[in-house]
Amino acid sequence: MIEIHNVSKKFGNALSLDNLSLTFKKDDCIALMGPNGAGKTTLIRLILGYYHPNSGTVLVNGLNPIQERIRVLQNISFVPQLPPPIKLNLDELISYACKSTKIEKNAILHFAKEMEFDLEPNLNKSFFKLSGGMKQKMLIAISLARQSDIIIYDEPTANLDPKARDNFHRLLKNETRSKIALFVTHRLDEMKELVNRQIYMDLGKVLTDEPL
Ligand SMILES: Nc1ncnc2c1ncn2[C@@H]1O[C@H](COP(=O)(O)OP(=O)(O)OP(=O)(O)O)[C@@H](O)[C@H]1O
Repeated sequence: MIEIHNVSKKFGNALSLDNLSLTFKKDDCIALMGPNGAGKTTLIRLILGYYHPNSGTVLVNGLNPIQERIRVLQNISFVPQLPPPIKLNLDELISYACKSTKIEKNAILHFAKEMEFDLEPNLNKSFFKLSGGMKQKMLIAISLARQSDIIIYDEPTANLDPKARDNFHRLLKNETRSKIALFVTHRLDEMKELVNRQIYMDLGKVLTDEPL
């Protein structure tokens, strides 16, 4: 469970989250929406323990994500809006992911195949030299292989072509059962089949929070 109670977050004098409260429970599959600057990424970063709230509390499975960062992140598969500038080649990246998160290489290969990402010819290629869509497919494959209780994807299909988006939605339909899945998206039409809750934020507040 993710519990956000009366959380405010300021950068300088600008309020990015304004006394926001939300609870996410197992089987919640959420489309988190809102205009640029609404506070969606700030909310995610508080859940991941990147930021201290100015007031209020954030708990992930009862743990404070700042004080218990390692334990909290063990349960979260996160794919960011912009892929990080990883210098490793894909073979090294897979080995690193397997060692650091105790997942099987075969699980990553399986999900890469499901995303129709042909890993074999790219194993010696640096991650940062992949196309935007290939990077996203690779990060999605690793994140699904981890089988975490919580999946958080920030605009996961932004760089995917229509076929890859279909694959993503088909895969995620199976992979979000009995989990918390939070998707930041500007494309609710695409996500409608997948999500069961829609939250709309603006100016650091929740404007609507509805089942779908
Ligand atoms: N590290 C930071 N330093 C200063 N201001 C920040 C920082 N991170 C976010 N902000 C500000 O907080 C507000 C909310 O930003 P945030 O990135 O959370 O919005 P968002 O809803 O994710 O937007 P987008 O859809 O464009 O990704 C914005 O006004 C932004 O400028």
